[in-house]
Amino acid sequence: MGLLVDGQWQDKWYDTASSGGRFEREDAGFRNWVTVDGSAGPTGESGFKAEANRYHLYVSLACPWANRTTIFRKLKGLEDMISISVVHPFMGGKGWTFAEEQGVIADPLINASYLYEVYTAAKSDYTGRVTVPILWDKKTNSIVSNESSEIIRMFNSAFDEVGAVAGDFLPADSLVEIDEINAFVYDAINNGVYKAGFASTQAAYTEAVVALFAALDMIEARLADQRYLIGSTITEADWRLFTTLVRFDAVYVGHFKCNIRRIIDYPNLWGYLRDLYQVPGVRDTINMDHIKAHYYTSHATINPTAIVPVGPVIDFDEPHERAHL
Ligand SMILES: N[C@@H](CCC(=O)N[C@@H](CS)C(=O)NCC(=O)O)C(=O)O
Repeated sequence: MGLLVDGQWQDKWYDTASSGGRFEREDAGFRNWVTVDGSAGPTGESGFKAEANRYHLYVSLACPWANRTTIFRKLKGLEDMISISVVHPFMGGKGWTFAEEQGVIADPLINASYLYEVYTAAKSDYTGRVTVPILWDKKTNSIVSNESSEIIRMFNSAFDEVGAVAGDFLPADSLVEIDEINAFVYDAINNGVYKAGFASTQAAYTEAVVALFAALDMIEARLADQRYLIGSTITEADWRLFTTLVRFDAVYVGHFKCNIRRIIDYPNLWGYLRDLYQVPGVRDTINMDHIKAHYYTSHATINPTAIVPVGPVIDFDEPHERAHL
């Protein structure tokens, strides 16, 4: 675990001392957008036109943020036009690597051994954390974006005219509602598990875990009479919640001490999680071995023995029984 400072790697754990034991997430550094015609998107520079075989995605199969992008790449049929590399699940002193392991896909572009080389290849004096996912442009040899929430919005529609599968997870008439629920889910749940897990004081942990379960309780109630977060169709908001839920019982309950309840203890959330998992293609983006190995071996301050638990047994294929909603 570390970061780049002026293009040099430094091995440092998150600094929570300056924020009362609270984990504070840094903003992503590359914020350009792939667009239909190459014009600039909401942020960043122009010049990134949607074209088949131009872009490459770097992900970790463990990471819930990267998992958003692999789900959209899968559901939008982009696998043949956006190539992919997968890092090793262990994130140690030099950060993410491409060490050989089942499921790892080496970097074909700059032949990097460490993911930070991808950042310095794009910007030799880069300062910031070296995170996945990264969307790389093979034409200009630069990083388009390392912000998952924006990469999935590009995948949702920018490639539609160059052969993506039809389907819109961001219907215009639900956009305001999707943004609202995303903000709530991001703060209390997606990032909430990290705030609980990386807290370094009792007060910071308790604050995060109580807020996390209050939010899960609210979502549980919301899902009692509707199949998805926004009514009866799957939207981006569901995929953003899904990647945290699917890791929850296997990792966040134990490793991050998010253990007031498990997802399987919530009838609606548990059925909803299975419903989303059973959408064709989605299961192919889930690798429980990488998920468990990453969290339990990479955070030495939280799990110094690096022992990966064998359980729990979770049957995501159990019928979800939510189709009537
Ligand atoms: N804002 C980023 C966050 C991505 C992120 O934090 N990824 C984690 C893996 S789950 C990472 O690579 N962390 C490395 C680090 O913080 O040094 C996004 O959503 O794309």
